[in-house]
Amino acid sequence: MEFVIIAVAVVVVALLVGVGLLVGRGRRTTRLDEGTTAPTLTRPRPGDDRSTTPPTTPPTTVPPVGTEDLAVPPVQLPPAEPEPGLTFDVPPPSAGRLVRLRSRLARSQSSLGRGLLTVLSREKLTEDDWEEIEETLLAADVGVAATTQIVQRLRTQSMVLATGDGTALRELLVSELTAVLGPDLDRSLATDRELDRPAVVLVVGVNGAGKTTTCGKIARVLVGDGRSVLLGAADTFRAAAADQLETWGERVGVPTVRGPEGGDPASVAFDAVRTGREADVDAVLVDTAGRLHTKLGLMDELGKVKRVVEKQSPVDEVLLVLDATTGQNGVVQARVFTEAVAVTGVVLTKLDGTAKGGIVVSVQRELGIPVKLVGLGEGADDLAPFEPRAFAEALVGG
Ligand SMILES: Nc1nc2c(ncn2[C@@H]2O[C@H](COP(=O)(O)OP(=O)(O)OP(=O)(O)O)[C@@H](O)[C@H]2O)c(=O)[nH]1
Repeated sequence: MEFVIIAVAVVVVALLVGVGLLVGRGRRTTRLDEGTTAPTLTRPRPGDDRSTTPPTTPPTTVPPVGTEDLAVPPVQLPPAEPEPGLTFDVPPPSAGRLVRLRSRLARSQSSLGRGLLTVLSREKLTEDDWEEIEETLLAADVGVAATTQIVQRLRTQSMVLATGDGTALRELLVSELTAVLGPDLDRSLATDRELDRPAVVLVVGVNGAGKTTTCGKIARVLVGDGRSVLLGAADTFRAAAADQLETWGERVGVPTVRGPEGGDPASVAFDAVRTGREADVDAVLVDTAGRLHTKLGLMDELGKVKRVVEKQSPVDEVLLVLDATTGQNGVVQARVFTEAVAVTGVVLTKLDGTAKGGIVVSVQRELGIPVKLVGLGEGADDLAPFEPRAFAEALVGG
């Protein structure tokens, strides 16, 4: 009898120590950025070539998807401290980024904003001038319905205004553009931790849209805002994609859960969310493989990734990453993705590389899904929360 009691006591103590270690490890990972005063990271490490060197943290091996099989072995989180001689990046806060990055919209600004202002400031606007305004808006991918609305309102307002004054016309244009950008839409990112679990964000889109980059940039935004993050590399098609994501994470001390190349993406996503729960992080960001919206099998697979994750946690945000340079095709993609996984927000990337900034308007109007973030460059912090008024001002310039 005595022996049994001792054995039970030993098991209980071992369990408590185990749980303590896990929680402690999680807590440490949640505050990786704390106390870092050095401004930038000294990465890559000397001699580190990611294409040939395996990641410092051994990849997490994930069992084949077994949605039923919830008892997968615990995942090892990477060390909480940067390696000797390294410091983590300290990303700037996200607030006000759109204003700081406004010059990146130069191409849209010169073709859309300046084009419209030039015509509007003509002394007496003729029918040809109004047609020119209409064409400018359509060429910038604003879409037919929004173009009609803007032109009608500009006609009325400019008559009321009856002035060639540049400042007044600029203000008129900014407010009409803001109006079609949906200033009242809720653009908050659901990345706040719930009482008992992390926020879960799924990032989806076609190949090359900028999903992995966006995941990395969002992780930086969250770390910059003082949150703890875990990344899930559910793009198992390309090992390079998981490496890329891991590198983004490493720069700000965020761990990545990954699986074997060619493994089941749903399994990796599931494992990432489970690890995030165990480690008490604020948010888990899951990157998925690029897929053509026309490939039914791949769209089904995406639906499965979401369903499997939902076995253990609601998915709070499904972000569709759209490449702004693909124009109206983005709207078609968005429709199909929304049917597969109920998209809650759009990230419009590569707005720095297009003159068609008006795509923001058509995506939102045709889908009723808010653009929440915009990508304005390849730099690590070139992702900005979307703000209609600041965007309209950046387009008009001046
Ligand atoms: N100029 C610019 N380039 C961007 C932006 N966002 C992403 N990119 C670039 O787009 C390219 C593709 O980005 P990825 O993040 O690898 O795209 P992905 O969607 O994960 O690609 P797949 O995994 O192949 O589907 C990279 O060269 C990025 O640097 C942006 O806002 N502006």
